[in-house]
Amino acid sequence: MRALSLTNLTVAYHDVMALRDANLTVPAGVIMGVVGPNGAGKSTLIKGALSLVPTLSGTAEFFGEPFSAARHRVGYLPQHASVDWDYPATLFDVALMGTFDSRRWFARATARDRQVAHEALAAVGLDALADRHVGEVSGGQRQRTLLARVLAHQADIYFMDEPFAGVDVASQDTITRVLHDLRAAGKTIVIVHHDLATIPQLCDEVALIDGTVVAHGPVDSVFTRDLIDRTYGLGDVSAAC
Ligand SMILES: Nc1ncnc2c1ncn2[C@@H]1O[C@H](COP(=O)(O)OP(=O)(O)OP(=O)(O)O)[C@@H](O)[C@H]1O
Repeated sequence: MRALSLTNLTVAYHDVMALRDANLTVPAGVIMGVVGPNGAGKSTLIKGALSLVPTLSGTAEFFGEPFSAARHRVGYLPQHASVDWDYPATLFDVALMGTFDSRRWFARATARDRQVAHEALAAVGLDALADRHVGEVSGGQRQRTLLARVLAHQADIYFMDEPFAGVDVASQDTITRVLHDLRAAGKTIVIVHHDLATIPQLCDEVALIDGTVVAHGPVDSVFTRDLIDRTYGLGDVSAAC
């Protein structure tokens, strides 16, 4: 079963061609790492798939359906979450937001929603801080709070744009465990990731991006020196790590 199929996805920002004719399939139940140099179009690929930016052409299907029909099955952790950390909200409030979807965002949270939010915070090791104000926690704890928010959405496919950015080793371990637990539960994860050294232990599949999808597939066959060098325009992959 395919969790995601992108066909000839093309995105431009005014006169900047950010992604051209991207073709990508992601099987259900895998962790796919999306890698490539800065400005390669990794975030754009996700935003185009999720209809967050206008596409010039192409299609995106989630479990065989367009995004409009599959929206409730899709979770998204953006690269730069637009959160006002001075807002008077607790970690629990942020996690609870993840339980809302576009069909009933106006409805009151149910007891089940509250349980899901607590479970999501527990999964990232933050339930003990559930009542703490978001402005009073560290950057790594904020990142894990945002991860809890997307977990609370209880999606079938998660898109995470650099979830490891700016977090310490302990938080990295927590996030890695969360990703592997999601996969064990049959979920699909598409993760933009810059640390090439950790791709083999973190991911099952990889997509190499450089203005388009250069190659994608199982790590063993696609994450090769030759293809990585070609993607990064390098003679030596160690320079990209
Ligand atoms: N809102 C925007 N307006 C104009 N150009 C943009 C916009 N967002 C991205 N771009 C351009 O589109 C191209 C792809 O950007 P994108 O953010 O998708 O790359 P990326 O691979 O995610 O980069 P990074 O690794 O630095 O996060 C870049 O040339 C970037 O400058």
